Amino acid sequence: MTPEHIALQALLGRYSVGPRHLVEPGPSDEQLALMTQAALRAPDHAELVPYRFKLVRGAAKEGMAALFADAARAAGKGEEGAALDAERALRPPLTVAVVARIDAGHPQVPAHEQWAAVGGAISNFLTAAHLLGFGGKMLSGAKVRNPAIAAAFCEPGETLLGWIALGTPARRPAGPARKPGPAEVLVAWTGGARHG
Ligand SMILES: Cc1cc2nc3c(=O)[nH]c(=O)nc-3n(C[C@H](O)[C@H](O)[C@H](O)COP(=O)(O)O)c2cc1C
Repeated sequence: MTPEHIALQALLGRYSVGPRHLVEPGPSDEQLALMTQAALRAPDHAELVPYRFKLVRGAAKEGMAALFADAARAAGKGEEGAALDAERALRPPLTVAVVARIDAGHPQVPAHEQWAAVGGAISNFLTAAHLLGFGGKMLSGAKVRNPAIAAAFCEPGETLLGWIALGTPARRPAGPARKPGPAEVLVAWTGGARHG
């Protein structure tokens, strides 16, 4: 197998690993920089880089846990729900909040193209983490719309998309249950023949 085939096989083996199955260590600063470089290689019309990744680790995890717990209480989840949501913040070795900076009035690049760039960046970031031996999962939930949480993570004009939980996978991920095969996704376009 060529190095390209090996890389592709590794990519095809990427599955999300949820926070419950992530243990120490998380990626180092150097590895996080590589993952961010990979994110920056995603297609991005006009190179707007319409996103920022905000690293949550160490003592900052406690702050995020308190915000999550308050949001759970505000959503009527009670103390048990608050503890569960706090645990979601504390458990992964490292969390990266993803915020989008969409310029809705951009003269050249409509908002949907900027969102596509954000998605590509997330995907490359997670794939790079996987290639470095880490596991991760992008998560959102109703709490991204909690005003206190949104204000804590976003500058004016930014939108909180969610969080990428990162760490070392404690077990092999189960893999996808519902993804279609490539033949369902890659289809021949016959519009020209129909209208020709
Ligand atoms: C922006 C975004 C938000 C997501 N939010 C959630 C979420 O809140 N809960 C969840 O279970 N999956 C969420 N997902 C999906 C998972 O990250 C994951 O992609 C999905 O479970 C499929 O697994 P796979 O990556 O192994 O194919 C989200 C994905 C994206 C791109």
